[in-house]
Amino acid sequence: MGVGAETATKERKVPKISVHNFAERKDEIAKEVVRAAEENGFFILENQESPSVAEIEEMFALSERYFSLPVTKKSETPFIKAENTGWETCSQVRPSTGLPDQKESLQLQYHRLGDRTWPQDPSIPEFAQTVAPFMEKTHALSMNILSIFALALGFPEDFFVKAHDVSRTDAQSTLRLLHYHDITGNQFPSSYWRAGPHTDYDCLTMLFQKTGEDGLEICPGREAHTSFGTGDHWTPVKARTGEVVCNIGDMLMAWSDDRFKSLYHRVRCPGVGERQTSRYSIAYFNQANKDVEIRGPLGKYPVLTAHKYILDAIKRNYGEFEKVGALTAT
Ligand SMILES: O=C(O)CCC(=O)C(=O)O
Ligand SMILES: [Fe+2]
Repeated sequence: MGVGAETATKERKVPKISVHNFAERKDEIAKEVVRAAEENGFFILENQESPSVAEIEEMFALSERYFSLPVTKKSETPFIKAENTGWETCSQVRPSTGLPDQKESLQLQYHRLGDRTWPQDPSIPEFAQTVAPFMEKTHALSMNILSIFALALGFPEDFFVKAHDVSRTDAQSTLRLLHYHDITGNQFPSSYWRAGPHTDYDCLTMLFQKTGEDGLEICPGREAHTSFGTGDHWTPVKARTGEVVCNIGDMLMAWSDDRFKSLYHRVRCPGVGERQTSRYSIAYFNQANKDVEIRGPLGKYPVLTAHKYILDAIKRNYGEFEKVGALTAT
């Protein structure tokens, strides 16, 4: 059975870690973060100084204005798969379901700031000047957490900072603005998801959600980055503005010789009678620069560049699901 068919949910704790006074409390925070990465795969940061709750709210307001632009405007920066940039709608087909996510999204990369992949609509003149500092702040917070992982794995503290240089032209880290469409009155078959079950391919994802706009669920129980989450218990992660939901991606799971867990997660399609209006979220995917070599301290997996790793992860996921027949969704 593919992961898309699983529906059971069970409350399981997602650790909440306060990062207030990060510099002074670093050792204490590091213990909690490492334990969460080993045991949970997902954890929530709270009380971060930056990005602040007000800055996150400002980003959501901007995102809402962006997605309310006419399709003709949004199409001016179309999704370019090879570059992972631009706007798409209902086009991301998940291997777990074979069906498109019920969402639209815009992918932005810092080193391309101001080029044709960034929207430049005169009705939102402040778009880039609001998004760029938000990316910088989220990147800085990500580097604090990745520095903890570097030390835990026996690497120099700035190891992952150097590996994620977003100013370089081969940078792969991406900010994704997400809008799950208003589906009021529509009942989708149970095989449809706002985001189908998947793992992230990156090192670390930082996700911002809005209070009241729930739907994210996670599936604990993945043992190796090459195996598939077929556990039957999904845990809802409540949406709260200001918190930062973190999850380990496949790249860091491989880089840590499977010590840190990359979990399956999904976003439910609410049914009639539930809150079916729009849902907004913002995700920042930390992906190492293309030429960086992923070499775990124990050497469990063959050495790959971050570029090849992403390409292989996509191929592996599709191949595995084709074998188990999960592409023929019910
Ligand atoms: O919108 C969410 O809550 C999750 C999005 C997600 O998992 C993704 O874009 O990879
Ligand atoms: Fe994801």
